[in-house]
Amino acid sequence: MDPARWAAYEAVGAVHRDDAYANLVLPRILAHYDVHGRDAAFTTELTYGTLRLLGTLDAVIAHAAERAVDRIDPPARDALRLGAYQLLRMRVPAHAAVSTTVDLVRAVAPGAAGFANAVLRKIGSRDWDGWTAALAPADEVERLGLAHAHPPWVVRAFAEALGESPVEPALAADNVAATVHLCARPGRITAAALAERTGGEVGRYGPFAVYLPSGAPGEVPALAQGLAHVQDEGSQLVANALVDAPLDGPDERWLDLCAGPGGKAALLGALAAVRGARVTAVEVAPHRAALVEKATRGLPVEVRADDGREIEGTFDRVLVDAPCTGLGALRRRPEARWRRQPSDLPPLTKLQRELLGAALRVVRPGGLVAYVTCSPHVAETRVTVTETCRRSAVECDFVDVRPYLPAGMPELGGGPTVQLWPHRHGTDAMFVALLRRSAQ
Ligand SMILES: C[S@@+](CC[C@H](N)C(=O)[O-])C[C@H]1O[C@@H](n2cnc3c(N)ncnc32)[C@H](O)[C@@H]1O
Repeated sequence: MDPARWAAYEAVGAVHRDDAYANLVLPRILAHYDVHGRDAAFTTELTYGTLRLLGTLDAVIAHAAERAVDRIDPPARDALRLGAYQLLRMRVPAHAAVSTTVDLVRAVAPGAAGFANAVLRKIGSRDWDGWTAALAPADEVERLGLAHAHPPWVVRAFAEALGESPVEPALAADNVAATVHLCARPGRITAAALAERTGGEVGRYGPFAVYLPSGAPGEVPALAQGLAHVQDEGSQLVANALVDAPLDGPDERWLDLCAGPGGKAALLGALAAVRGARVTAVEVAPHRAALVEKATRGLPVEVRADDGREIEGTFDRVLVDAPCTGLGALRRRPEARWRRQPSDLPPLTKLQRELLGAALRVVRPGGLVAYVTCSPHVAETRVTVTETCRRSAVECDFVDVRPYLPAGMPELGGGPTVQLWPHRHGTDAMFVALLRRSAQ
């Protein structure tokens, strides 16, 4: 068995068996099997692609096997998923996809090799479009979910957030591997200089953004030197919007209420250093607070491992980058769409409201709060913000975010809040609302 496919099998197995995160286990597995270069790229595409498209691959396998996938032994099932992905989505010749997968099944589930061979041959009789057309449910949301491998509740959530605009491009964009974005820390290095050093490309919109040509961010010396960090361009833009919006009066005490692992705290810290401000970064999970410490070393950032809901003090600018479903970053988290459930929403929206409520309590009169999620689900975005403001004893007004995003950014909607999208902006689907506490 070739190490590249074996590594993909191990990674997919770890995700399903141990609830692991693919982006955390895969680098370790690649190193263990000594897979590098083009082989590593093949393994990464095979692993991430299989995990992203899982629901649809399973529907195809179930049809070809004439049994539900949960009635197939897990080792054979994971091997079949990898084989189906190669047949339907990669430019692997069909005979190679079938024979390598049957070899894999022979190694991990010897009794199932003949069965796997028959199932794979059936799967290979149609391409992706042929299968999704043949299995298309009558319901439109379910049809789109099958064609673009998203659970129907996620399709519905995207459609609601997009309103009149079509949802299909948003779903399709989640199935394209995302470029790695770097943030050139202001005051430390310009985006142009970072692009030159890394062989990357200056970002389309963000003043600090650089796109890496192919992702091996661990090997970029500028990261180890504290000149830059890995961060989606959308995350950079929303943090920068909070800092760019004008403020009357003091502007020295900034708060990041949900700071772990520290991407936005690092950008805020770099901007604070340039502007003579200081950042308090709060994170409830101690191991994530430690990551914030590491990410902000050398910057004017004080890290507190505390519950943001109990924050005390007075701040001029506050960022609430709230815990959320992460439905806006599905292209970067291959397994996430199948793990998340609608039942995750109520506890998250409750926490989001409490955190935003706390931010409104500690921001000074006239000060600014940015509420941010990497989810476009309206229950986590517009509804959280309007309901929290409505119930808060603190008076505040929406500030239109659009002037504080780069000029010329298309499709920002009618304001005052902004929802970014991978298919429109090439960023994660970040939401941002800007609130100003009324002056007393
Ligand atoms: C979306 S992430 C923040 C990402 C971070 N701002 C960045 O850019 O790297 C939300 C964070 O909030 C933290 N969190 C959850 N509940 C919290 C609470 N009650 N107080 C403070 N932090 C909390 C989570 O542990 C998680 O690290």
